[in-house]
Amino acid sequence: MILYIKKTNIILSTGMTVLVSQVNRLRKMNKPLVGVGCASTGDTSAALSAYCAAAGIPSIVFLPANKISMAQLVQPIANGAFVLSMDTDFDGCMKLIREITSELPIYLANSLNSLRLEGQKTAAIEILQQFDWEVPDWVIIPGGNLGNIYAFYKGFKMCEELGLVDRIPRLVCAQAANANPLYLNYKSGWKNFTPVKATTTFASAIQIGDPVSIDRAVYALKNSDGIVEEATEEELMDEMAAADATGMFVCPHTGVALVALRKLRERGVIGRSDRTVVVSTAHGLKFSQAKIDYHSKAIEGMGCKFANPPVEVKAEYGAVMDVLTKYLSNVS
Ligand SMILES: N[C@@H](CCOP(=O)(O)O)C(=O)O
Repeated sequence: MILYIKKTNIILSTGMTVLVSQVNRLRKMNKPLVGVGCASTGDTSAALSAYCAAAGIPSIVFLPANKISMAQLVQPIANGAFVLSMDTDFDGCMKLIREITSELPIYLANSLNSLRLEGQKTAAIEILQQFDWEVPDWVIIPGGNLGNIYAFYKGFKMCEELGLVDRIPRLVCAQAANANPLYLNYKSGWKNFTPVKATTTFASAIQIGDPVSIDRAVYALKNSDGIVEEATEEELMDEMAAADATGMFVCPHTGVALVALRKLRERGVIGRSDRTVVVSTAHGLKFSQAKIDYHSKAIEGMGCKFANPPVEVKAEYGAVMDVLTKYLSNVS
């Protein structure tokens, strides 16, 4: 089997490389598959188009117009995908691609496809390997369409069943408060799931109100003594900025997961010495505009308490000396 592994700066690439490799094999066996398609909030489409381009397979992506960052939009465009930008949200795109792929010989690449999950579960194995097969106490994962939370569970469970480890970590799924159907379901004691209308969030890749992997996610959380947390827009942007200020450069979804970590630590659920892994799902550079808006304090209704705007100063010795002296007197 040929695996098309390339860097796309997205965690779910491990699942897409497995799926595209299988489609490639099926096409070589003359199966009538004209291409691979997905609905996306910007990351899945990037991974799909990259691996399909490498394999010479047409890729078709359905994107919600004006709801993903420019950097996310340009990835499938540059990789030669057939990009349909639609006047709907992700859930609308998802519904449409499911209907279309049931009519046309286009292989559906969203995470309801188990090939994706088989690839994505390897992230759990990597975590264990990097911890020298010592199981972390917690793994916190941002959640939108909810394939990842199940894939991590599957990976950890497989390692337990193989006897590589003797337990699995407790999983935490972190959602944006503006797109929180799983959180609401968890808070209701896992009563009947109700989709929500997801509203705009800086964590745009998880702006999903009707996740396709809801049942699998609930299963994973119930079987890992899991927790669901949520983050408001202000919380997630502040947490992202705070993480960046330590030398990282994280995406807003990682900000959501870090808010969950902070809240669970503050409540004493996650203990001081618990080993906790926070999964970062995409590269922060794909969300530069959100960071620029935050640091310019240009976000309406948001305090942006960690904003670090550039200082405009005349290109003159005296002026530069003044601002620098003032700055240096405030830093230790
Ligand atoms: N966040 C995803 C949404 C699609 O989810 P998937 O789990 O079906 O791949 C994206 O970036 O497109």
